[in-house]
Amino acid sequence: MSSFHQLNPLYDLPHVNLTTALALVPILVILAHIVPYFVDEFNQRTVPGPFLAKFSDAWLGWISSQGHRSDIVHRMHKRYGTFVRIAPNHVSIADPDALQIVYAHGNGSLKSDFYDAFVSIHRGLFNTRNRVDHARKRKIVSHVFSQKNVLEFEPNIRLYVGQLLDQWDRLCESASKGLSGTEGEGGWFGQNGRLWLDCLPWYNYLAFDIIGDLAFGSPFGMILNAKDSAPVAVSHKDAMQSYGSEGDYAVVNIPAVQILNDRGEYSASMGVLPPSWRPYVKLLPWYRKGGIAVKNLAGMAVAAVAKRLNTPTDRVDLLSKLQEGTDDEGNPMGREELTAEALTQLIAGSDTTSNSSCAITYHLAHNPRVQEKLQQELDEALGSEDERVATFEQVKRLPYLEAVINESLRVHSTSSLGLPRIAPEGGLTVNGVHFPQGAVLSVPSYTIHRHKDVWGEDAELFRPERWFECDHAAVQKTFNPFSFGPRGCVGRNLASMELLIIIASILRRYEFVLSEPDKPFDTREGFLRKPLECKVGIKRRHV
Ligand code: HEM
Repeated sequence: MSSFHQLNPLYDLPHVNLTTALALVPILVILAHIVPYFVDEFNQRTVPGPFLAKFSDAWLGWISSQGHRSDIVHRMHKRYGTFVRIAPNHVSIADPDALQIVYAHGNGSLKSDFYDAFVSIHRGLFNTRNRVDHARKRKIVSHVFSQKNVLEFEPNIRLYVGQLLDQWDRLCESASKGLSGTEGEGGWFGQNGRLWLDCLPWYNYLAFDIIGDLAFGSPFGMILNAKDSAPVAVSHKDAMQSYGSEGDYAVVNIPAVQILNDRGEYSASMGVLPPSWRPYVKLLPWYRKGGIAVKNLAGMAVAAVAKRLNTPTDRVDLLSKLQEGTDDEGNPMGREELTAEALTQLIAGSDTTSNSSCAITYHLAHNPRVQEKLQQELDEALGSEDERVATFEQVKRLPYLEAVINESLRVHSTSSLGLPRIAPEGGLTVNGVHFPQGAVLSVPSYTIHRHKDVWGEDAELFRPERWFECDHAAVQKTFNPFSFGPRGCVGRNLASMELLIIIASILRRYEFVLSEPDKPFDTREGFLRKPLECKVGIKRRHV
């Protein structure tokens, strides 16, 4: 025996041939799924749910990639009850009381590793999981979104709403002459005295121009160009390959709305898979496309923040407020952190607003009675003022407008899925069931927004009047479009102001009908539940 063999302890192990090793693989895989089920570290074995979900994350991974996660989890709750096991370590809880227990301030739960799939460049406020790091960022960012600061952004919002009205007025005029337009303009045409178009792309342009202006320091010009296009920085190497430019990085234009959709679906279906699977899953073609979207979105923020830092300005916007912000030690955000935060705001503040505006328009077009009642309220409140775009002051306290917006956010909550949180030290007890530290729990907004005990027997229907009838305390506790607690939406003040101004200005000026009233409102869900289109017939009102 050679000296090497004498020194190598592995040499004495029994010889395992390749066939035996291959035969062992499925056995090990099965054991890896069955053993945790019986060990039941997180007290979930007795929780009912789909068979595959008890043993593998593949069930949730599969339904997430299919684009209808909230609808399917809702069906599971109807079948199995309040608690449903949707993954080996993830229990979905359809109980409004559980919101307080899982998400409220002071309960100590943290975001799960689902959120790691949303990281690019640097962790931003949304995907920072560490409590101390999050508290530090949140302190800086929440100041930026105080009601006082947000009021300073009103002119920016009104500017782009005005641009949208200009465009729709122009199209109404052209439609009346029997002309038609391009897909980028919502595929419009004129018929029966109306302008017919898909309003979704226009709401996307509006939301991206507003947030582009506020978070990146300049609008993308999507409304004026009627085009989904935004500048993105690509590395010198990539740019040289595809575009032949020079410099540290090059700036090219990309379809940002499309890329944001790809990125949301990619991250939401990647995030439900165990972290150890993710590097391999990334190699699959569908996921590879999502990976490119993540990179491109990051490039948009790199381009915008670099431009701002290279050309100082006295503009007042989210970026300038972020630059001014400091933590407890008086330190401002560094360039990378600033870039990640601007990107977070673009992602969090764009299609959330456009999906919601589109859903509100759909429900109003679908319910002419509600639309008329809202228009009466708007006519009274806005009177005969020449100003086409409503001011926040005029619309901030209109009860029916508020009920319409809230009812739309209830029925079509763009954040519908249960946001996963990890039970802290000591665990959490919901409805008498104890989940130990480390258990992943979530409360799906989609399902609790349809809870009949709170919303009434007709909870599936869009009916704004319920906001004047339902038990106020129960509604307050259950209505969850912005989530709440330490990880609730930091941009809520801005989002609410945007929705009030957009919907009031548009509904006062135009009347809407659906092009196919019997067709359901089609959606696809990644992290957000997004409308796929909303084809409407528009007519100018008297104003
Ligand atoms: C109708 C519009 C909006 C809706 C429905 C909405 C909803 C939400 C929800 C549900 C969350 C919690 C997400 C989670 O825990 O995973 C969230 C977080 C967040 N939102 Fe919004 N949002 C909207 C608009 C905005 C706007 C306009 C901005 C900023 C420009 C914004 C910035 C953020 C940020 C930064 C977070 C992360 C907060 C943290 O983790 O501390 N959102 N939003």
